[in-house]
Amino acid sequence: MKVSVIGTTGYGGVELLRILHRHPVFNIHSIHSTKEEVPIWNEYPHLYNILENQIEKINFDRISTDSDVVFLATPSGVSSKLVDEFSNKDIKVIDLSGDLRLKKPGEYERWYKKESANSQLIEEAVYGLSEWNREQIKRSKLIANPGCYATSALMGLAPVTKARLIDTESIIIDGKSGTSGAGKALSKGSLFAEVNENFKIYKVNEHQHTPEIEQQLLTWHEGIRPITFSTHLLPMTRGIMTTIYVKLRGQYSTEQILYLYNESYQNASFVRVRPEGNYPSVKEVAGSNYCDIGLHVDERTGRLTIVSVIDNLMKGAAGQAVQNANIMFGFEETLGLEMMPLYP
Ligand SMILES: NC(=O)C1=CN([C@@H]2O[C@H](COP(=O)(O)OP(=O)(O)OC[C@H]3O[C@@H](n4cnc5c(N)ncnc54)[C@H](OP(=O)(O)O)[C@@H]3O)[C@@H](O)[C@H]2O)C=CC1
Ligand SMILES: CC(=O)N[C@@H](CCC(=O)OP(=O)(O)O)C(=O)O
Repeated sequence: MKVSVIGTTGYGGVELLRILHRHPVFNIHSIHSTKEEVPIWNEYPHLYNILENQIEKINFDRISTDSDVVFLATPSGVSSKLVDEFSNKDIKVIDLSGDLRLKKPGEYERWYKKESANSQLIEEAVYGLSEWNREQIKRSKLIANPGCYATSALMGLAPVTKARLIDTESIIIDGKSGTSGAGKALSKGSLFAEVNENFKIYKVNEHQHTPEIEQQLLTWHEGIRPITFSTHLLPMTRGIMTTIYVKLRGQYSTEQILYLYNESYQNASFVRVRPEGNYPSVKEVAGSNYCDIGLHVDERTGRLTIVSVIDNLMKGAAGQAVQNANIMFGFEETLGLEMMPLYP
């Protein structure tokens, strides 16, 4: 089965190549960027003697005639234009950007401060939170792959939200990310001297994943009220840790909530719910598609603390995108994604 990747010179794109190179069914047919047509190892020397592919200019007709699926690892505002070009063609599209995620008119403009994609495409796009949307993903031709922070937060919140065990006004989400989450494009905030031995909060109360998280929570529980969501930049390359605080409606023990999480994720190969007293760290999922969750009920305050960790480039981007492609084509969801975390 043939695959094309647009945005190959970026971090999400090159992570797709790392996965697809070892995928048993998908073959990297063509890779694209707006840059010059050179072998991929010119851009990424670590691929020397591994991948022979040449970076090509984007040719929509050729990609859709030759390939079965195209991944768009392109910035928001760019993806929507590319999706438009593929919209009447016979090819499945998985977009890693935020362009097709927000359904409510006006939300994208408000949070991304850019012109929104065509409303018909937004309507058609299925939100690719793999574990919670498998049936819709299976029937879809167009996937809006979730944001990295949103994935981590939603995986952590889903079971207690769906079971309606939480006070709907009490959700606080505290996200921390490595710098690869910001992509490869040069920016002052990602410079070594800015990030090293530092820890910063950013986009306070205006992070673009806020409406994405709320939108999905509302599909699980219509009473959910606006969330508080903070994002921080950590001096590391990969990984997201999201710590979530919610007030419980009623008295539950850690053991009872863990039982609910284990039941909810019993068919989810990539979710590892940790036993009582054990909490995941970002390194324990690095380079893998796992989302690891630990939790504890504070019986003194009635609050539940949930810790959810992912690799932002894997479960937060390229890994989940390939998981969705597997689901769309009816393959085992884990195909090509069974790599162990890289440790230490
Ligand atoms: N990094 C992460 O952890 C995550 C990223 N995402 C999303 O995935 C997408 C890719 O992110 P990331 O890889 O980090 O970003 P990068 O900045 O690292 O890469 C972006 C890529 O897009 C390409 N590109 C830029 N402009 C255009 C254009 N006009 N036409 C075609 N291609 C273009 C660039 O290629 P070139 O300049 O060579 O043309 C580059 O390869 C973004 O939408 C991001 O928000 C989602 C979840 C997590
Ligand atoms: C560390 C860092 O800067 N992370 C990015 C992650 C968001 C992203 O990847 O963009 P989408 O909206 O397309 O999902 C950020 O906080 O904006």
